[in-house]
Amino acid sequence: MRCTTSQAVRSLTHLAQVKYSRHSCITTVAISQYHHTSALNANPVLRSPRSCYTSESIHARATNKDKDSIASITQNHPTKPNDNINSTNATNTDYTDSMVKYLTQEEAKSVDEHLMGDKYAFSIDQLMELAGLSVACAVAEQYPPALLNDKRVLILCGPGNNGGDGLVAARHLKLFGYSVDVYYPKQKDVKLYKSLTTQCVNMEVDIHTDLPQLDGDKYGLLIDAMFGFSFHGEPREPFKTAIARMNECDIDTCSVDLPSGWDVEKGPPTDGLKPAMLVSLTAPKLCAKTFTGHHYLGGRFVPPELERVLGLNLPSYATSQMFVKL
Ligand SMILES: NC(=O)C1=CN([C@@H]2O[C@H](COP(=O)(O)OP(=O)(O)OC[C@H]3O[C@@H](n4cnc5c(N)ncnc54)[C@H](O)[C@@H]3O)[C@@H](O)[C@H]2O)[C@@H](O)CC1
Ligand SMILES: [K+]
Repeated sequence: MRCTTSQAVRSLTHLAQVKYSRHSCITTVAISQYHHTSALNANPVLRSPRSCYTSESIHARATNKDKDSIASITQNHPTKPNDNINSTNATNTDYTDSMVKYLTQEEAKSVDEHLMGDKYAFSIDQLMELAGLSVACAVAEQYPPALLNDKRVLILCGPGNNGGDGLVAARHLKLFGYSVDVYYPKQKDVKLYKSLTTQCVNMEVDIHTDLPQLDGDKYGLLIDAMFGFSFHGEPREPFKTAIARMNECDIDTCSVDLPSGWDVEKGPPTDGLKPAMLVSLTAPKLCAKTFTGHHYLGGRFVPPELERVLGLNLPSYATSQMFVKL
C-alpha cells in the first residue's frame, strides 16, 4: 500500500516524539499536529527545504507530460506565497514539500478558474455537487445521526457558491437520514441556486428566510455555508447577526471551506466564528492554519496534472471516500 507524505510525516513525528521523550526532552509535540511549524521545527529531521513554491522545483516535481501545461498555468497562479503572508496571524508560515498546500485567496480563485477553464472543463454545477456531497459525507463521519439524538441540522447559506455547497449538502444530509432546515436569507435570481432550492424543497428540507432560534434542544448541528474564499471585509447583515447568534449558542458548528467572517488568509477576527469542524474544499486556505478543531478536506475533483503543477500536495483519499481527515 502506498504511504502518503502525510502518513510518512506522522510516522516520523511519532518516532521523533518517542525518541525525544526517552531523553526527557520534548514530549509535547502533538502527533496530530504534524503539519504545524512548531512540530516540524522541534524535529530538525522533519524540516524540509522551502522548495515546492519555486517554478524550478515545480518543474523538478512534474512529469515530462506536465511540463507543456506549466508555463500557461503558472502565469496565472502564484507559485510563491505572497510577501505579506508573514504579516498574517497564521501560525504556520513555513512551507515544505511534505505538507498540503494552504492557498491564498488569489490561489483559491485561480484553482477554481483552472478547473472551470477550457483545459479541465468542469461546470460549476458538477464541482458544487461534489463539494456539497463531500461536506455531507464528512459531517456524517464526525456527527453520525445517532450522535445528534434526533435533533435537526440547520444549514446557514450565503448568497454565493459557498451557500450553493450548503444547499447541496442539505439535500444529501436529508437522504442520509438527517432532519434538515436551511436558513437562506439572500436568495439570488440565478438558475443554479433556484434549482438547488427547489430540489431541497422537494426533498422536504425546510427553507427559512428569517433566522430560526438557535435552540440547543432543537438543533444538534449548525453548518456554516455563508461565505467562502471570495469573502472580504466585515460580514454585513443579516449574516453579522447570524454569526453572533452562532457564537452565543452551545451548538457545534461545521464550516464549509472556511469559517464565515474569517479573513481568507489571516484567520479569525475578534469575536469570529468558532467552529468545531471545518471541511476545506479542494485545498485548505491559509486561514485554516489557525484552526484547531476537526479538519477535513473534501472536493475530490482535482485532476492529477493540475495537482502536480500547482504543487497542491493533496493527501490520499481512501478508495471511495469523498473526504480525508487532515
Ligand atoms: N473550486 C472550488 O474550490 C470550488 C468552490 N466552491 C465554493 O465556492 C466558494 C466561493 O464561492 P463564491 O466565489 O461565489 O464566493 P462566496 O460564496 O465566498 O461569497 C460571495 C458572496 O458573498 C458576498 N460577500 C462577500 N463579502 C461579504 C461581506 N463582507 N458581507 C456580506 N456579503 C459578502 C458577495 O457579495 C457574494 O455574493 C468556495 O469557498 C467554495 O465553498 C464550490 O461550490 C465548487 C468548487
Ligand atoms: K463558510
